Amino acid sequence: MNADDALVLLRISNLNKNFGGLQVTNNVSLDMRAGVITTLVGPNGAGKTTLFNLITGHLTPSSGDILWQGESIVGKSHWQIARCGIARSFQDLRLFNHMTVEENILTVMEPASWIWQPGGRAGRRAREERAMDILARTHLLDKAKTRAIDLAYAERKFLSLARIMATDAKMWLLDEPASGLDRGSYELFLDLLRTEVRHGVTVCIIEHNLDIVIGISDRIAFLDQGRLLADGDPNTVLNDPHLAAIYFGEQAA
Ligand SMILES: Nc1ncnc2c1ncn2[C@@H]1O[C@H](COP(=O)(O)OP(=O)(O)OP(=O)(O)O)[C@@H](O)[C@H]1O
Repeated sequence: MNADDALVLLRISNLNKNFGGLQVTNNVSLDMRAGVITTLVGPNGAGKTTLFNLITGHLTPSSGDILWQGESIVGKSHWQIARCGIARSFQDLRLFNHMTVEENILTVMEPASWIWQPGGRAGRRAREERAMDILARTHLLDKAKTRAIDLAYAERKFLSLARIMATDAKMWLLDEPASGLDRGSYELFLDLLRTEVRHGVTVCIIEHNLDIVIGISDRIAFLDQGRLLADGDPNTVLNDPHLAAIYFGEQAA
């Protein structure tokens, strides 16, 4: 293993996924390196969500491999992959709407959050303190006792991030995490993401809004019709006229 390989957390290797006769992932190879924010960009139906589903074990590849820290995770269930340290957010957020913000966090720390589990009362107290720390970092401290359903839209987005933070995942897969945020919330979100990345989190984002893509990305992976057409620094990828034409639908791939 050379020095570059040592930085690769997740390696996608010659990955294919077919649904019947439809090939939605076509020989994709992509490395995600520690401490880097990679954005998946591409027109509708390019295969971005499918790639997330393949990484998280919600779908099984037709062929190819996905290595997490050098070990194949293909064939593992989605909860086994989550336990490896890969967490995911969804566009529809999937919060526990009728639980409080604090409960939404503590539930993610299951199974160890129950009083009769190892650690007992002291363990529970430590988890509550950690939950409060996460809520402070996600600007939700004063909402700890508010039910998720009663939060504003941006607060719900921050809660979905807080839940990922509570899992201690090393890799975050985020599906349009900044869409619909007002400018102030977007700046807070960006600060939060940059801080977490500085502390060692690796992030992959699906995003359509090019302003957000430019603001967030260290690296862009451009997909079209299941194929990875480019993987590189944002300026190079976004200034490629061929990719721009595909993205804006002016020509076929
Ligand atoms: N379960 C499935 N069965 C059959 N086809 C599927 C299935 N899931 C996805 N597809 C097809 O795979 C292709 C890629 O879909 P995917 O949702 O991954 O694209 P995407 O890039 O995330 O698109 P969008 O930006 O619109 O969300 C599409 O043609 C879609 O219709």
